Amino acid sequence: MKILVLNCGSSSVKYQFIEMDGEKVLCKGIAERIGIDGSRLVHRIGEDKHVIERPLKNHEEAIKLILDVLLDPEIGVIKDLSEIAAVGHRVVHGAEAFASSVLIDDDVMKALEENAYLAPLHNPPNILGIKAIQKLLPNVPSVAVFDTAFHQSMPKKAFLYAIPYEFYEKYKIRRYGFHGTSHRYVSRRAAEILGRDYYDFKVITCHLGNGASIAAIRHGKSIDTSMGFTPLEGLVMGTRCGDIDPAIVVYLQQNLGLSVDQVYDILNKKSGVLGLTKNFSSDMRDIEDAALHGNELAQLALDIYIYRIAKYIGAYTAAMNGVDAIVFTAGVGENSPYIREKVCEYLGFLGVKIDKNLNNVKGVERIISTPDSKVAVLVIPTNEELVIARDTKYIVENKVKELKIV
Ligand SMILES: Nc1ncnc2c1ncn2[C@@H]1O[C@H](COP(=O)(O)OP(=O)(O)O)[C@@H](O)[C@H]1O
Ligand SMILES: CC(=O)OP(=O)(O)O
Ligand SMILES: [Mg+2]
Repeated sequence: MKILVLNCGSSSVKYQFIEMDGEKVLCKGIAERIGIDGSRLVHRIGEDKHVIERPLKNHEEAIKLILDVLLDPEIGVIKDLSEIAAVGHRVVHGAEAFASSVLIDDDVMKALEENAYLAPLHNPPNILGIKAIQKLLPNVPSVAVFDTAFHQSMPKKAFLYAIPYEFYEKYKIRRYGFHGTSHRYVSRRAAEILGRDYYDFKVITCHLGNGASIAAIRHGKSIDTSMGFTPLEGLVMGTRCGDIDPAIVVYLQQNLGLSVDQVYDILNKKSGVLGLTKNFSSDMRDIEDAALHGNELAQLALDIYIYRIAKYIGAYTAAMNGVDAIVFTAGVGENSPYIREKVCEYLGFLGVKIDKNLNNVKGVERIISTPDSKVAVLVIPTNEELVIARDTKYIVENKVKELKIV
């Protein structure tokens, strides 16, 4: 069974086409700069890379091009669209409506549209992607896999904000958490690698990508996570501020005369390490490199980024009354020995010890703690697309409407 996985962002569509027999990625790529100048598709088959420059007005055009490329006699991997058995969609915000992965039908679409206001940056493009597939592949089942679903197990004490209770009841204002597909995948993998029972295991997973979040997972369930109502709360990120005093939002509007949209834009797109370095870069490779060459602001941004991660790990160890393992994943977590080492330096009080040689690794699965470390520390490359494809396969093959996340 071959499954197409789509991750639609505001201006890009990432895709992977997976043969589930053996879980082999047949090709993958990204259509980017949708709706603006310079749109293009970067398509990869194994080590081969093909770039197609073409105007892409909207998500439908991007997805049409992806399907055309899959069919292409030279760089494609299928002869007929009927070879696509199902499409799995990453949907960022499932709100309280979805604690499972689901087969998309009219009721699901209605719920997605109703909840779109909760994630204005993420859900509208996700919905556009689903609609484009329904139009271009009308007979192919689509499945939605939600970033928020895994965190629906959080208890009220972790997900409620201390604001008037009616805001939760009337407007669903609460913490939801994101990157759940990634936290789910790497936490389970950690238990497998360590030979532990996942349902008797306390693990803290650090998903450090462009967006970044940490989760506390006890006995297979997410009990807390650093992102909240939207993917803005928590850690310092590439361009997002993470935790701040909400009074700052009011101050910026009242005293600097900034509009609501301007403030939202600053906190989402001009903050994080980008803002801390006076717009030098949001990319951790640039920041690390600059810090190494004596750029003091870059070093400060790194220090703040690392300190925030260490504080969350301390808090989540308390939340779970202990921790068996800490996992680093996503772009930064998988590829930055420096950040892993510096985070772990804060954790000596927990008996965390990493081996510098083992830590000197990028993008491969590995235990990086010493044999006598009281807590195992692991690098585990995430694979959200594979989880989406597996959930999609299960739902389609078993002809069920949903797959409960356990
Ligand atoms: N070798 C590296 N060292 C440090 N950071 C890296 C390295 N490679 C990638 N990154 C970071 O990973 C980030 C992207 O992570 P990724 O998980 O791909 O994010 P997203 O899925 O949100 O696009 C980049 O912004 C970059 O900062
Ligand atoms: C939810 C979220 O922050 O996603 P990303 O890391 O892909 O931006
Ligand atoms: Mg990501």
